[in-house]
Amino acid sequence: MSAEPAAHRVIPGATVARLPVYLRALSALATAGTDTVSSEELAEAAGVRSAKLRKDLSYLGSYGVRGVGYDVARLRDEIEGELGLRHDFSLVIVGMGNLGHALAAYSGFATRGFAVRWLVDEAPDVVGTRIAGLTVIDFDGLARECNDSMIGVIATPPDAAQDVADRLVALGVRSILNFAPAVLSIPSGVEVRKVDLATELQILAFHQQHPRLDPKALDRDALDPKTDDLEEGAAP
Ligand SMILES: NC(=O)c1ccc[n+]([C@@H]2O[C@H](COP(=O)([O-])OP(=O)(O)OC[C@H]3O[C@@H](n4cnc5c(N)ncnc54)[C@H](O)[C@@H]3O)[C@@H](O)[C@H]2O)c1
Repeated sequence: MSAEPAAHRVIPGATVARLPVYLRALSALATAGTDTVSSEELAEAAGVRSAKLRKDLSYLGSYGVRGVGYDVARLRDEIEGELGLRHDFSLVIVGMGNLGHALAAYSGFATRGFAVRWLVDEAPDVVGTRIAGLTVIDFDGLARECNDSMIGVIATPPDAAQDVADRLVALGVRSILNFAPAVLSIPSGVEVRKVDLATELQILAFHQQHPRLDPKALDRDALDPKTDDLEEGAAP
């Protein structure tokens, strides 16, 4: 049993970042008909060390059963609960260019609990068009629709990103996923995550130039930010 309910414990950011990875591995195991999994097997599937996996899951109060492992369905349920995935989240994508089109058509959001509900653009020739089954609206239209479970996705050129972020925040959006290569200034209480595929490619390029490094370190490092070791009190 856990010493303290999960709701009362602070879960390190690096652990939170790995929970979706565990969730994906557990979903694959469930689809394959696997009922229980050892920490070693789950760690292997998720690309992390088993000690780290056990530590991460201990923050949720999940310790598994010695000699049996973790109940796949139960652990998946616990992680979904911790990530807040039992609620429905609605995505609004702003900027319906090349990237906006691709994101709007991506079915993988819906299967993980995020429904693309609104598509927004400012260009008069784009507003009113149909993309992936939705009609593109402008910010005035969005203001009539928004609700507090909305997550904003910015797919505009970088010089428009701050203005778009400000407008989303003014509408009550508290979570933003930013694809534009721009640093956003946002008020406290608003969470921004940025996605930058070019940075990921640069990291790959670095490792390609340094073939001495263990290739598996690529995955591990991506999931193991340096801060993680500090959070866990490991020696530098
Ligand atoms: N993070 C990544 O890995 C990644 C990958 C590809 C593209 N991007 C970035 O995504 C962004 C979009 O790229 P793209 O190729 O789709 O561009 P694009 O030019 O094809 O589309 C941009 C769209 O944004 C709209 N727009 C501009 N200003 C707006 C505003 N203030 N409000 C609402 N809509 C507005 C435009 O009308 C246009 O439809 C760029 O910033 C690009 O650098 C990031």
